Amino acid sequence: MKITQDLYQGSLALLTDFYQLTMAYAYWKSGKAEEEAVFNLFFRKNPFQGGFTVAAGLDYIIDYCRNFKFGQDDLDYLKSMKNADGSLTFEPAFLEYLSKMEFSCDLDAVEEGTVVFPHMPIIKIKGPLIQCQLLETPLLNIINFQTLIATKAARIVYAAKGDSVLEFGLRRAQGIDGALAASRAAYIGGCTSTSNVMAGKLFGIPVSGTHAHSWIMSFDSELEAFKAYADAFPDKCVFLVDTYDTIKGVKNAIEVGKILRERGKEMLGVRIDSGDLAYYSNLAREMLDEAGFPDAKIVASNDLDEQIITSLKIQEASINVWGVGTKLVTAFDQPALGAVYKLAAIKNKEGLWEPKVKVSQQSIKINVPGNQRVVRFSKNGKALADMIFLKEESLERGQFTIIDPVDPTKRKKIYTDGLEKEELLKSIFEKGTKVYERPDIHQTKKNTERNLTQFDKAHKRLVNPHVYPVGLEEGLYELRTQLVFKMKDYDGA
Ligand SMILES: Nc1ncnc2c1ncn2[C@@H]1O[C@H](COP(=O)(O)OP(=O)(O)OP(=O)(O)O)[C@@H](O)[C@H]1O
Ligand SMILES: O=P(O)(O)OC[C@H]1O[C@H](OP(=O)(O)OP(=O)(O)O)[C@H](O)[C@@H]1O
Ligand SMILES: O=C(O)c1cccnc1
Repeated sequence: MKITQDLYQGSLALLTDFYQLTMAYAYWKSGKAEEEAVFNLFFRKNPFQGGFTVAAGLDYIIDYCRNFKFGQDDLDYLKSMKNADGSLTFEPAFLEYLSKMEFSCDLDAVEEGTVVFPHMPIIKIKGPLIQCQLLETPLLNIINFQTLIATKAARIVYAAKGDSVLEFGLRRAQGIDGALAASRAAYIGGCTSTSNVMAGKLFGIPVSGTHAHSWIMSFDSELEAFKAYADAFPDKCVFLVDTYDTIKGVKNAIEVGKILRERGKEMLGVRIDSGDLAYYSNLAREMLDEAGFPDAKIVASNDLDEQIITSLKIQEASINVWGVGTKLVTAFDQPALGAVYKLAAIKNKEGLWEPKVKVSQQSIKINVPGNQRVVRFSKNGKALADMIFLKEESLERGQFTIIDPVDPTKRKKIYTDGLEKEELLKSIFEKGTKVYERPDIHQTKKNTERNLTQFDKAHKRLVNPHVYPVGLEEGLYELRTQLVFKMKDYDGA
């Protein structure tokens, strides 16, 4: 999958914030560039006021890291940069150093489709400080968006209670890559197909579609238009019935459905794109059933999202398939996930790892220090709690206490006897070499389904979900507390 290079024709090394390059230069100047560091990528709140998040974007990150190389064009561009006094921003020896840089980090990540929660590292990268730093922005760019959209899709699919959800977002998505990445993430999150043909080609996602009002309007009558469509696509007839009058539209669809049947073909269904979707879908269902088309599906579209779908389900609308565009691919009610990327540890001159915290007035913003792992404890396939712990900690203990990273009064004891343990961070790169075998996108979609079934409905409900317990292992919690006190006393000297 080379979507990113195909789109941008070459190196993506400059797809980073300028300050990453200025820091890179300064690290190099001060002799720190090759010091080893660990950074974590994590978010602080589930999006959409929800109770869970579906990770997506790793496949892009694998491509990004594998192709992480400054090309001659990139170096020429950096060479052309000048300071206010006319001097070069980056001295030639630094650009020479960049020209030889190759991705050489260890990268661990949760697999795409994994259900994840605030504060846990979803990507952990260990390697030369300069590389880890340069990767901050692209890693966040990729994960923030795809994870957001996969989560939105999972919520919409959850609301649809087993009905198919077709992603229709391309026309209103945030630009070209926004659309492509959204179609990919929406499929991972549980959508059945996309209307975006290029996403179908690039990612192997099923493509589907009906027809637009313009098709009907280009004929003298709706009936004529349906007949002509049936001639062109006898096996794919989903008639859009609301161009003029929805009830007459359903009657016309039935008439053409009968003609198709005489030819040994079946009309697949109708689509309703306006008006009261509960009222019209129920009416259409009655008419189709009475006319002998009980299997014809009713597709609904028009500014749908998980809340409207939930409401239509409560109203017992007869909708079987949901076409969702704008509100899915733009993550309408929350336009960004807000994942961050923080230094967690650095190797000092004596070769010892030093855990690092950023102290903040807001306790939610204090990161978790050290080289971490994450384990999910489950019983009979049902997830009970996740624990963030230090790499050197053994998982073989019979009991752990986990402590909420923001509210230390929230604690949970875990007796591990009889529990399943799944380590969530998988090794993706070792010293720059890919060691992970990527699943195809259909396996990834199944991984999302498998992950979601592990969680109780209480965590998946769309409004006021029950918080799933994720905590720091006691020792890690203590380490963080001590470091915070130490840094607060620190006089900056
Ligand atoms: N029964 C319903 N319950 C809840 N929301 C509904 C119902 N029917 C439709 N909606 C939603 O209401 C919103 C607006 O629909 P409305 O009927 O006002 O305009 P419209 O039919 O789209 O008009 P237009 O012809 O301009 O497209 C859409 O988001 C639609 O999905
Ligand atoms: O509503 P969304 O979730 O974004 O789904 C995609 C919308 O795109 C099409 O509408 P079109 O572009 O023809 O606009 P209109 O139906 O609003 O006139 C389609 O008929 C859906 O209504
Ligand atoms: O195929 C459709 O029905 C479709 C595709 C994109 C947008 N709206 C509808």
